[in-house]
Amino acid sequence: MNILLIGCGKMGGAMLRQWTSRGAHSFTVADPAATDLPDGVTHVTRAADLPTGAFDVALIAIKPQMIADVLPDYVHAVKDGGTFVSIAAGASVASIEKVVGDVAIVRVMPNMAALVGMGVSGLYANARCTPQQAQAITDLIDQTGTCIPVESEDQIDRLTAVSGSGPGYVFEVLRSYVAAAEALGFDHDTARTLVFDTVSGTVEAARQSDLTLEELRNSVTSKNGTTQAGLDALRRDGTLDDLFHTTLQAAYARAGELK
Ligand SMILES: NC(=O)C1=CN([C@@H]2O[C@H](COP(=O)(O)OP(=O)(O)OC[C@H]3O[C@@H](n4cnc5c(N)ncnc54)[C@H](O)[C@@H]3O)[C@@H](O)[C@H]2O)C=CC1
Ligand SMILES: O=C(O)[C@@H]1CCC=N1
Repeated sequence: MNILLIGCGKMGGAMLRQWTSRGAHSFTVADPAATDLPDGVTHVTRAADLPTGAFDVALIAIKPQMIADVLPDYVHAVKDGGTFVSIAAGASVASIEKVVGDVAIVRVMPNMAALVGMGVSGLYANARCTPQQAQAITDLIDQTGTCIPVESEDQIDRLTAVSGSGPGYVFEVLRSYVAAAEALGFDHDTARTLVFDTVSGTVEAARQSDLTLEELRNSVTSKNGTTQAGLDALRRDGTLDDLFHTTLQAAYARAGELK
């Protein structure tokens, strides 16, 4: 497919890197400021420099607040019967239809782990998408990690709060965990190794186990041992559950505001 990226910053760039490493499609980036694009990618800085009716797919990877102003400049470049794919948080199919018309639109919510081919994305295809169009975009997103189809836009907004914004929460938790390890006397590099390997090893153990997370947690917690002492401090009668609940609800609410 001939694919146009409208905007290629942190998220579009991460996805593009996975796609170009596989070499299955042709890519053009339209972005006034993109740098360090992979070899073989065509770059234009102005929509006016794009050919008319040339692209099978346009990936909308600009900020959601820019769509109404910027997207109209790019519509001419997409073939009749082409697919618009938006990764913009919150931006609804209706808001995109206002610009591009009643055509095939797919909302995808990726996350930054796509940078290393380990992203997880939600995908919602509107009723104008043929099964072939939806499958072609699913295959593309699969190349960046895991793709989870959902049945409604609301599910995309909920998934945004869990996994789209998730790397931000995880980076913050890791930062805090590493800082606490340093406070116990480890140098920064050692603290990073201890925390990163603990987290990635624990995730892999959980993935490979048939036990629930609660059972796994209990299996490493000796009565009156060190883990129990730490967990009592971490959980503080539900504070941690409240914190995650509030965090995800806040992100979901913000997705609704960006419609
Ligand atoms: N960063 C993340 O972790 C995630 C971001 N998203 C979504 O991806 C989209 C992009 O986010 P980021 O990559 O983080 O932002 P970014 O700021 O890194 O990239 C946006 C790009 O748009 C370009 N741009 C500005 N005006 C333009 C124009 N007129 N024509 C073409 N390009 C233009 C900018 O030069 C920039 O490279 C947003 O809608 C966001 O909601 C979705 C999931 C995760
Ligand atoms: O913070 C944001 O709005 C973007 C969308 C999901 C993750 N990052």
